[in-house]
Amino acid sequence: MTTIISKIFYGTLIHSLSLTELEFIHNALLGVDNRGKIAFLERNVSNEQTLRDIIKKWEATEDKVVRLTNQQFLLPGFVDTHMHASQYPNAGIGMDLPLIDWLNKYTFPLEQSFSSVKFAEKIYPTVVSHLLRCGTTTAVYYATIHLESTKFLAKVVQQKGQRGFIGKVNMDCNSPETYVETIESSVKDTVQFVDYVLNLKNDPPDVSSLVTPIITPRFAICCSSELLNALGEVAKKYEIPIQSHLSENTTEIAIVNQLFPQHEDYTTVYDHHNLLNHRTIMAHGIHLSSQELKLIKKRNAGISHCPNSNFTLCSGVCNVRQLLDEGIKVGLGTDVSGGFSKSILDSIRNASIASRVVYLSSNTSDKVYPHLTLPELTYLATMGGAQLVNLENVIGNFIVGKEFDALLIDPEVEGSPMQMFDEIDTIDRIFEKFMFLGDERNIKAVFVRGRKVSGI
Ligand SMILES: O=c1[nH]c(=O)c2nc[nH]c2[nH]1
Ligand SMILES: [Zn+2]
Repeated sequence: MTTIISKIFYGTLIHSLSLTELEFIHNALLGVDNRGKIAFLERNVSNEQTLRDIIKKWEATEDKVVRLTNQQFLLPGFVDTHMHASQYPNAGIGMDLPLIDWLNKYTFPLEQSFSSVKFAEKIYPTVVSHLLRCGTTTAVYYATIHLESTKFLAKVVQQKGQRGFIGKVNMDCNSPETYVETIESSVKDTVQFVDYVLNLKNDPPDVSSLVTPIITPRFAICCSSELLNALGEVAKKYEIPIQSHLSENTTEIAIVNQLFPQHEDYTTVYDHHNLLNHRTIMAHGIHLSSQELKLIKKRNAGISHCPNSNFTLCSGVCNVRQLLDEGIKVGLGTDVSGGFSKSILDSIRNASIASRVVYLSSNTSDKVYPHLTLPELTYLATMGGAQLVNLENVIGNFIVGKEFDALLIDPEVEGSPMQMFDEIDTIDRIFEKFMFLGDERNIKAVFVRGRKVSGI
C-alpha cells in the first residue's frame, strides 16, 4: 500500500524521549499520512533543495507544507487523565470545603441534573470544545450515573474528534437518595453503555475508534462489594480500562476502612474486586502506604496526579517523585471541578509547585525528594498520560509510526500572555515560558490523528 502524505510540517518540534530526555528537533520535516500517522521525520533540513528532495521522494507537493515561524513549534497533544465533564459548570466555585462535604454540597446536586439529557446537551459540547481548545487531545472523563446523558457525551467526543475515555459513573450506596442506582440498574446500564460506545461508527470505518468506554466505580465509598465485583467482571469480559479515586483524603480513607474492615487497605479493596490492573487509572493516590505503592506497581496500574484539586480541596500533596521512584506510571489530570482549571498547562504548573512543597518538606529529613524538572513535567503531560491509557505506542511523542496528536504553539499571537525578547529568547527559553506562562491563545491549532480539531 502506498503512503499518501496529507500534511507536512517544517520547523521546530519538541517532545519527550523519556522521563528525563526532552528533545528539540530543529529544522524538522514531519510528514503525516492520510490515516493520521507520522510517515516520516527528517532532522536538520536546513536548505530548500533538501526540503524539495524529501517532498518529492514522498510524492507530495509543496502546498502540503506548513512552514512554522522561528518562534513557533509543535508539541505532542496533552493527555488529561482525570476530568469530570459533568462538573464543568462548577469549575471555579465551591472551594470552601474538603472532599466529602464538597461532594454533598456542590457536586452531587449538579451531577444529578444530568438525569435530563437536555441538560447534558447544554453542557457537554462546551466541555469537549474547551478542552480541545486548551490542547487536550486525549481526555479520560467521568460523566454521571445517567446512561443517556453519558451516551451523549461519548457521541460528542467522537463527533468533535477528541480521543476520549468515557465513564458512566457507578454508585449504589452511601449516596444521596436522589442520586443513586440499584446494583441491577447500575450493572445493566454499564453494559449497555459499553456496548453503545464499542459500536459507535468510525470514520473511516476500518480504523480503531478514538472513543473507549471506561469502567467507573465512583470510589469505594459509593459502591457495594457486589457492585465492585460485577464491575470487575465487566471490565475483564470486555477488556476495557477502569478508573476510580484512591486515597485522596484522610476522612475518605477512614470511611473506606470502616466499610471494608476485612481488607488491609484502600488499594486492596479495589484489588480484591479485580479492579486494579494495567488498564486501571486511579486518581490522586496521595496518602498511600509503602505496601499500597508496591501493590500498585505490581499490578502496573497508573496514578493520575491532580495537583490543582489536591490543593483546592486541601486533600494533601502527592509525592510524585516517590511514585516515579517506585516505577509507578503517572499522568496529569485537571480533576475539574475539584480542580478549578480545565487546562493541562495549569496541571503542569501545579505539579511543579506541589513537587517543590514535597522537596521543601523533605529537605531536612533523611530522604530528599527533588522537585520535578521541566523535561519530567513535559513527559507527565504527554507520554506519562499516554502510558496510563496504554497508548504509549500510539501517541505521546513524534516517533515515526505513531499517530499525529499535536499542538501548534505560537508564542507571538496578539495579546499573548508570554513576553519574548529577541536578543535573549532562544527556543528553549520560549518553550519554558510557554509551559509556565502560555495559555490557549498560544495554541494555534490542535490535531488528533492528523485531523485539525481546533484552531485555525
Ligand atoms: O476529586 C474528587 N471528585 C469527585 O467527584 C469524587 N468523587 C469521589 N471522590 C472524588 N474526588
Ligand atoms: Zn475526580
